[in-house]
Amino acid sequence: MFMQLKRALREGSVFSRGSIPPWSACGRAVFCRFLWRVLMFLTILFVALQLLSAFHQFWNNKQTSSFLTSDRNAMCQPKNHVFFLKTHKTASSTILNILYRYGDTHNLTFALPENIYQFSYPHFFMSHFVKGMKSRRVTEFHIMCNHMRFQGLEVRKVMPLDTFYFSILRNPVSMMESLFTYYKSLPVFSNFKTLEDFLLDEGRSYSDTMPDNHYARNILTFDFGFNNSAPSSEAELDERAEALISAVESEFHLILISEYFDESMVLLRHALCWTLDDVVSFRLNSRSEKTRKSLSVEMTEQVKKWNSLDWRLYQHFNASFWRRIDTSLGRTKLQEEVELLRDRRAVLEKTCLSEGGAVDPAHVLDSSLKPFQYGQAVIQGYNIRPGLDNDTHHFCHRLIMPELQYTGALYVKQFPDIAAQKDEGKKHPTPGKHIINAKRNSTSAPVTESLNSTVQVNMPILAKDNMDVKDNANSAEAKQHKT
Ligand SMILES: Nc1ncnc2c1ncn2[C@@H]1O[C@H](COP(=O)(O)OS(=O)(=O)O)[C@@H](OP(=O)(O)O)[C@H]1O
Repeated sequence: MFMQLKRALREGSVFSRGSIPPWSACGRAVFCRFLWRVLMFLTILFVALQLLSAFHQFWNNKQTSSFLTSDRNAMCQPKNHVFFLKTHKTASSTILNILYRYGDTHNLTFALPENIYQFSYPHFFMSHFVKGMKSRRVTEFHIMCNHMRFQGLEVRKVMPLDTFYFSILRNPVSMMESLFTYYKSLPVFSNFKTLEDFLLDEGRSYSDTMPDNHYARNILTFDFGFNNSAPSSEAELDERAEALISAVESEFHLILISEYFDESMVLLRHALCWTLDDVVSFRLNSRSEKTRKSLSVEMTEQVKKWNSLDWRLYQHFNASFWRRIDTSLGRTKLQEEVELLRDRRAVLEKTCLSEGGAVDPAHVLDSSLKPFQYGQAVIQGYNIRPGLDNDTHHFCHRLIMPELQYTGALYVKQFPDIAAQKDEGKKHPTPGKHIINAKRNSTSAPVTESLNSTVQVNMPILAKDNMDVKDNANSAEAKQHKT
């Protein structure tokens, strides 16, 4: 029968000439016509199945191995103009590292602070705080991500119109515990042995005029550029929280949640049209378990009340975070990508890290990779596995580089001539010009030790928090910034 059909097909030329249809070979039998149709149907089915299987294979690859390199949605263009409001104690240093690595790899230009680490925080941000802005040395900034007190109007003078604005919030309860440990030496906290003592005092020793009081109350509200003082009534709280939330909603495209860090990274990478590999990271600026304390239910409620504006802000954006997932990716797809991200992190931990995870600063062997230590917090770091090939070593090194070191390295990359001048200046140092004041507790690594050689040579040696008026009352720089 197959022979017959073949023959019939061979005779297709006759058919194409419009004379006798092929099934005429079968003697115009109805049966042959039926067979012809069955064969056509089977052929179409076969082709369709082949196509389906090819698509399935492509999809599987996309979901597993290929995500590491090219899982980007072909329909979107990666965003290269990005603004990140680096809030305090919210996992923002981990995000900074992600942005630094992305910008570094793609040779993008960072809007870096004139004062190295922060945009003269806690002053409101001004565009001239950006290095290269006043002198117009830099014509296009791609990424801005260092600590600042947000002022949209000024940020928009620096960043291009199509910039993607995002930030991150953390539950004010765990955030307050982290803040207290880190900023314990500030006047606002220094009279209290524990956070419980501070909370039980119910603000009797607190005043809105105290220097750096924002570290102790509504710091998220403050960082977003709003008044952090406590509302005097429920009505005032409603009004101020509403104004704050609507301003953040109108200025920012995305607000992430620290408690759902991996979910946040998935959402972020979709919003930016980046790959999952672009947002993989190790946890940075993390305290060792030794300095962590849990709070009682009563104290937890007290923190929410004390930081009522932050609590409202957090509740609102936590809810809108999940609504956004539900209306975009969906929970199943989100979970799939979160798993892929975690798998990738696990692979990198095995590849890059000697101990497979973070270690206390005393155990960080390469002093140039020690994270900056402050207050009572013991901030952990990492050791790179020995024996890696050059490229892998370089990749791992960037993944674990603490904020100060990486910022310094970017300075050198972006302003090599200024760095060279500073380098020259260092050969003939002016006494007292650079303040080194990092050794504040027994686990602290001196900044001279904790910055790598390039950074040490090429930039003023300033601890992160010396730049930040917040914590170092004795630092000359701090005093300078306060005035
Ligand atoms: N990936 C990830 N997921 C969840 N939490 C994380 C992550 N990375 C860092 N962290 C925690 O964030 C805290 C440090 O925050 P910051 O880097 O914003 O601090 S800083 O203001 O820049 O000093 C610090 O919190 P504490 O350890 O409670 O102090 C870090 O542990």
